[in-house]
Amino acid sequence: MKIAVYGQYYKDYNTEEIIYKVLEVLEAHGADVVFEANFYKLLSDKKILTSDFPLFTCHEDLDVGVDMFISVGGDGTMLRAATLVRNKNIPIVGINAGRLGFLATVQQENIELLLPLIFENKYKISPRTLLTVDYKGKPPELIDLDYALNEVTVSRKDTTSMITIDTRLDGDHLNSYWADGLIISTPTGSTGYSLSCGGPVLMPDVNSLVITPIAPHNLNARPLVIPDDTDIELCVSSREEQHLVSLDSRIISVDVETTLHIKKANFKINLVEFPQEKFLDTLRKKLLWGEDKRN
Ligand SMILES: NC(=O)c1ccc[n+]([C@@H]2O[C@H](COP(=O)([O-])OP(=O)(O)OC[C@H]3O[C@@H](n4cnc5c(N)ncnc54)[C@H](O)[C@@H]3O)[C@@H](O)[C@H]2O)c1
Ligand SMILES: Nc1ncnc2c1ncn2[C@@H]1O[C@H](COP(=O)(O)OP(=O)(O)OP(=O)(O)O)[C@@H](O)[C@H]1O
Repeated sequence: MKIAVYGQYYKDYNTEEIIYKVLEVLEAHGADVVFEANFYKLLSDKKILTSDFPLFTCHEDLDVGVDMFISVGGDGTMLRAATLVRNKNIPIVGINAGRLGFLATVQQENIELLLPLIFENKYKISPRTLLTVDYKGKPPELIDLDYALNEVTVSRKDTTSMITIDTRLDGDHLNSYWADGLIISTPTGSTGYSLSCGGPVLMPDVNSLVITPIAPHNLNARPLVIPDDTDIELCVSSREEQHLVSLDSRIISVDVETTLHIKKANFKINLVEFPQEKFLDTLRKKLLWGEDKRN
């Protein structure tokens, strides 16, 4: 089995221990390991790798028969891992070196327990919907990375004034939101930004999206769950000349009055789900649903 290992940071307090544990499991099962080049450099500079490994730098480099992709970090690192894997269908395992780690479900203390399960086929694939954005004049850097695992957001730029977001679903007018912004969230993203703005939690495999306004001054406006094959059109008007569009952690400026087309991508990201760390366990543990002492 060929396994790619990726991370963004080196932290003195835990990265070395995590990498040792991961490599110990992978080597014990005879896996071929390839490292993402920048992460490899971070680890090599700290002299924690004792041998050389083949490297990859980009999406195309994963064509060498990679079977599994390990992301070492928090949710932000998982979101970046998705931009490397894209449509390659390579399952992603998240090892949580960060804080919340909602998507990175393997805790550091469970590496030796859970990681061997990928060699015994004792895991499930959780396919995750992504969103794409299209508009006239889209910059080249976005053409290559124009999808989001969590959400696409439009928001105000350089102004404290609210923006108006004219929203159409399959060509029909839904609403003109007067708000700080609007979130179009996937089921995966429903536990991220959308949740903070009052959106509902969606199970990862439902065929729906959520439209959640950010601080709307139309007080009746509520998060709306829509089918995930809807063609969503947004057009922002503002006192400023531009507004922001974000796809997960990436952000760009777009001219106001640009019509944005947002829809489901034609591929999914496959997250590995272990029987011990199912979505409902993560909900209870990481969003603290199980913390009420009366339960
Ligand atoms: N007010 C908010 O809640 C808010 C604001 C901006 C962005 N975000 C989220 O942050 C994401 C980008 O991550 P980042 O690391 O660049 O930003 P960041 O450093 O601000 O971290 C955002 C937090 O959101 C959590 N998170 C991310 N995706 C999640 C998910 N699917 N389910 C549950 N929690 C999740 C992360 O664990 C982290 O604690 C965005 O896609 C968005 O969902 C949230
Ligand atoms: N490879 C790593 N080794 C050690 N610590 C890491 C590593 N990657 C991330 N971290 C820690 O986690 C923090 C957050 O990482 P990341 O940006 O991936 O996640 P995040 O989106 O902030 O989500 P989370 O709340 O899950 O940490 C980093 O600032 C760092 O402290």
